[in-house]
Amino acid sequence: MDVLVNAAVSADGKLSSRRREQIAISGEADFARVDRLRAEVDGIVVGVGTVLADDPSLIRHDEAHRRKRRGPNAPPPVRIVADSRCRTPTGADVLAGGPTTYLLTSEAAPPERREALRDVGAETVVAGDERVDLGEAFGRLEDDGIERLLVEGGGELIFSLFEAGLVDELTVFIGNMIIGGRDAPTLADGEGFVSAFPELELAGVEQLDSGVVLEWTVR
Ligand SMILES: NC(=O)C1=CN([C@@H]2O[C@H](COP(=O)(O)OP(=O)(O)OC[C@H]3O[C@@H](n4cnc5c(N)ncnc54)[C@H](O)[C@@H]3O)[C@@H](O)[C@H]2O)C=CC1
Ligand SMILES: Nc1nc(O)c(N)c(N[C@@H]2O[C@H](COP(=O)(O)O)[C@@H](O)[C@H]2O)n1
Repeated sequence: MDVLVNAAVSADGKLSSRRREQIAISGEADFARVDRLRAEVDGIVVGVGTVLADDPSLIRHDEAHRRKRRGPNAPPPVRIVADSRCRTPTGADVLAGGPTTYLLTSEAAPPERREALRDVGAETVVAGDERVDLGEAFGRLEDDGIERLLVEGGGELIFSLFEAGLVDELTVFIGNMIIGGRDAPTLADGEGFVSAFPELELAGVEQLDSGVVLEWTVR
């Protein structure tokens, strides 16, 4: 499995404000770059915190780029939500129309919620007791031919992926604003590392919109 994490942060490293409302940190050129990234993967992943905050549809991508890079018959990327307790609303945009939506969940999810989400078309993958065991869940996606993932956030999920050693590449757009706030989500939240910090190697720097894109590989 190949895992690329992409996110947009403010100059002070925040993903959004303390109100957890979606903020347009990046501009048109960066959204177009993300659409190309989406076109190059088999699946787009977010945590349920992002679904509850932003209600993304995860459908938009650069179709022409997908055909060019992956061939005329390549399917669009599937949508994947890490949601330990099946908190995704049945009316969420990520479940509406379009490609398959996988819900990665855990044994802790109430069975009736799991059922309700299955009833509206979600493919549920149960892995882990309290939280989603991301390694196991990704292994099950691989069994379905999903081999390259783009993770778009949020901070809790991104931290867990680094903690589990599952990230191969990290791309960050750093925008020209300060959001501030000790409770505002950052690129990697969770408990944080106190030692054995994951190390990155700089693979690219590009000025874009009113900010900069940094590309890193994980050592
Ligand atoms: N600027 C950007 O590029 C983006 C910003 N965001 C922002 O991020 C915020 C949401 O981020 P978070 O609250 O951190 O939520 P999140 O999107 O990281 O979801 C966290 C949830 O995922 C579930 N989960 C399941 N298994 C997990 C595991 N093993 N480890 C961690 N989580 C697991 C849990 O239910 C947990 O509460 C919103 O404010 C949203 O606007 C989100 C995506 C992109
Ligand atoms: N790349 C990027 N730049 C920003 O400034 C953002 N606020 C976000 N947010 C994420 O974009 C996704 C929206 O998905 P859809 O367009 O609804 O498919 C979602 O993951 C947001 O959290 N991203």
